[in-house]
Amino acid sequence: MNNFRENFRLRKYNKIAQQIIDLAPKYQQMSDHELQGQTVIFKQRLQDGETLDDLMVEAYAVAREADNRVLGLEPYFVQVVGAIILHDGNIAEMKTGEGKTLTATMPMYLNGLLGVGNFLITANPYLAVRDATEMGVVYRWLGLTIEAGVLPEGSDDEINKDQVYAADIVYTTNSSLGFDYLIDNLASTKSSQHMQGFRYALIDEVDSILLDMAQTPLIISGAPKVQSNLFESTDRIVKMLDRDVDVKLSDDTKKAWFTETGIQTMESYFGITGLLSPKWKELYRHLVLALKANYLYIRNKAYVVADGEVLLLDEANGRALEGTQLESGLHQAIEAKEGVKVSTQSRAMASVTYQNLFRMFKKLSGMSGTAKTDVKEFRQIYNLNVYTVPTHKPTIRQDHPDKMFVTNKEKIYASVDQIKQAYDQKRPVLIETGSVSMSNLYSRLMLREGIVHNLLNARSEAKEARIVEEAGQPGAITVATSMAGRGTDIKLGPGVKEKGGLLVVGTERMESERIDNQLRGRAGRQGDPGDSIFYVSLEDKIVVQHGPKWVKRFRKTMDAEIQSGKRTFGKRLVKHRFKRIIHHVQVSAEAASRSERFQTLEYDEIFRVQRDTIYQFRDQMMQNDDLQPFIDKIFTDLVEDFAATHHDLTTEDITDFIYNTMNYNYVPNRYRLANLDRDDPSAVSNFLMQELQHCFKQQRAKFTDDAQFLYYERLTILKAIDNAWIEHVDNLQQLKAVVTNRSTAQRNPVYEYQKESKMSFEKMKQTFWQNATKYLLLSTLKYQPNGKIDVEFP
Ligand SMILES: Nc1ncnc2c1ncn2[C@@H]1O[C@H](COP(=O)(O)OP(=O)(O)OP(=O)(O)O)[C@@H](O)[C@H]1O
Repeated sequence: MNNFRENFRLRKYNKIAQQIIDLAPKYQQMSDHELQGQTVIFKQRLQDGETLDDLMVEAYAVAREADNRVLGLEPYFVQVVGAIILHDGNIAEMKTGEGKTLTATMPMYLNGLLGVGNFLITANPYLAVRDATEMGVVYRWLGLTIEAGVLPEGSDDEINKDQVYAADIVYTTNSSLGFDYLIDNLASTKSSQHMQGFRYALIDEVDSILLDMAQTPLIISGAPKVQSNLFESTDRIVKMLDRDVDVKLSDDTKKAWFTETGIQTMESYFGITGLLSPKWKELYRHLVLALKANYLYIRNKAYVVADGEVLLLDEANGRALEGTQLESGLHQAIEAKEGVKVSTQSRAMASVTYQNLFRMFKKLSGMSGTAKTDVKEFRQIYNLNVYTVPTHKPTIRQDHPDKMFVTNKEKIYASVDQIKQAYDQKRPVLIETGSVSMSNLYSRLMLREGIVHNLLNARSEAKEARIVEEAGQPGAITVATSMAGRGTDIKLGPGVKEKGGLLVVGTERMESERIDNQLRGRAGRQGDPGDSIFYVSLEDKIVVQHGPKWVKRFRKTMDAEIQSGKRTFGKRLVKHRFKRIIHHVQVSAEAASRSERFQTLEYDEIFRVQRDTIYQFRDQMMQNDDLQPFIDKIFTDLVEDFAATHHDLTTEDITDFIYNTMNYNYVPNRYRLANLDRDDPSAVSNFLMQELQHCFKQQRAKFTDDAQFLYYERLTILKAIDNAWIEHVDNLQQLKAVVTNRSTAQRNPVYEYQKESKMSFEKMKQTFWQNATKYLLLSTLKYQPNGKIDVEFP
């Protein structure tokens, strides 16, 4: 969208906001009872055919007045503008501290008037519970139902999912929503499903959820698989490879391949040829996993080893990754690398990416302090436009230019000097680091300098929030990772304003400008004074990974000069061309992660269509009271496929097929078989079909009532589809690990993946037809004295 259109729209939103503000006196005069009664009136008007858009102005004015009466907070003009942007299905960029939580009450109330299916999504359970509790009072006061979809940390209670999803408004996290969606689609009866639709989602910190988390799909794992013994042996082989000859790493060290020589070396170790051929698929897959484990996953960064166990870490905040899993088998490969006991690998049963989860909503919107930098991607993938909402009071925070050094050490010393100065003046400082190890390092330095400080080592979100809340008190020094305590309001303590407000010190530039901005935004909230500054060096991770070659050479030369005393330690790099490096590396880091996100989406595209098909089919199985047409279709597909894919059929082939899929006690009718034209597929399928119908009738006769038989049909078909589908999902997970490495052979990995996933899906269908038929016709039934029937599947 160009600026002109954006401005035009914003002017329109401003106008509407003014209408809403102008309505205030009308509702101010109402009694509580009358104001609360508006909800009933609005609902009635919706029933009578009006739309949410028709009601917006009045409903927002009501919500605003309710906010004021119940919470003592009356949304400002700019918050109303933000709220209009949100109802219209956009992203509202609102700076930190502008009160996004309160802003959300307006669109959530309005959309909640239509009942179930409205979600406010936050990045962690702590925020979901906190906001649901605080804002919930208003919704309830107005007569809507609201629930938190997650429990507070450490709570042992069980969540009542039926109650949650029956509420008009649900505050929950992205992962909890995603898992519930997947679990619902593993349910075997309609009554054990909880969700009631995806109408409206308002995502708080939308950039963090839709961009930063987009690469990690949610996976539900189920029954353990037969353990492979290849993890240890492939790990040994990969450890023996020559890093410079046999292996190639991408510049950003995020990908690794075997070179041609590497493949040959391994072939000769194993004494085989054709390692890339289908014959050695499993071996090769394990080699790829061992390669990734050894070259891409660094101990204490990507994971820690504690008590003989490998625990994955979220690199950004050092928190153990919850609910997310590395791709099939990678965890085991890391265990083999570390020489700890290789755990049992479980089967992937269901998976969804956040991109596709949120695309299911009829209307999507989001809030963030920092979205403008990624406007294009939001529009392209989610069809979301970004509007910047002006701040309530002008921002007076000063964002200083980076201070740049050659080495990490110089940078750290200089930043500690600045922190010390602030500490001596009792000015609060928030030190933002890019990794857990860096935060630990700063904490040790602070200790050495005798600076009392808090270290946010990501143990608990609630605790973090409390510490961050205090980060604006006089003399408070807080060392944190970039994600820690997001969404928590930092209020300035007494006398802090006079000292310049909160000082944010970034110890390196992050993977994207957007995240830098998030960090800066911790200071100078709601018109408070504040400063932000980043200390950077040529040894920073982002520069090493994405910097041009000359920077590396230059760094070496300079480093040597520092060692020999030719260059003064701690001298800053001030030339313009150095400053530009940071900008360049950040742009290329952003481009790299963007392209990865697009790739995740491409990978998931075919799978998404397949998943939708299967989930729809499951729904039909659960909802329909007549499954006969589906069963007929299954039988037809099965026999037609059999007839079409088998040539030169013998009578034994045909009787075998009948034995195995429909009738253990089949007595071949020699006369009919002899007269069957086995070269004619349609004759064969007709023949088989008659047999099938016959067996089906016999099975039906074992049931006395229709309801029982319907239940039996449903159960068997769902079991058959789930078994086949889960096998397919798991296959695809494994496939991904292998094809992403095929780019060595100059093939397009996404294309390869899509091709194979289509094939795997076709195979899945065949398995399903066979199993469904088998389960339907060959299950044994045992009658219990109480009238129940136990089904034993073949
Ligand atoms: N209209 C208002 N009147 C008075 N106070 C308000 C108003 N709106 C918000 N506040 C207060 O401003 C503070 C910041 O609000 P909030 O934490 O929702 O900001 P935010 O935009 O979500 O920040 P972050 O980006 O950190 O999540 C809170 O203490 C809140 O109570």
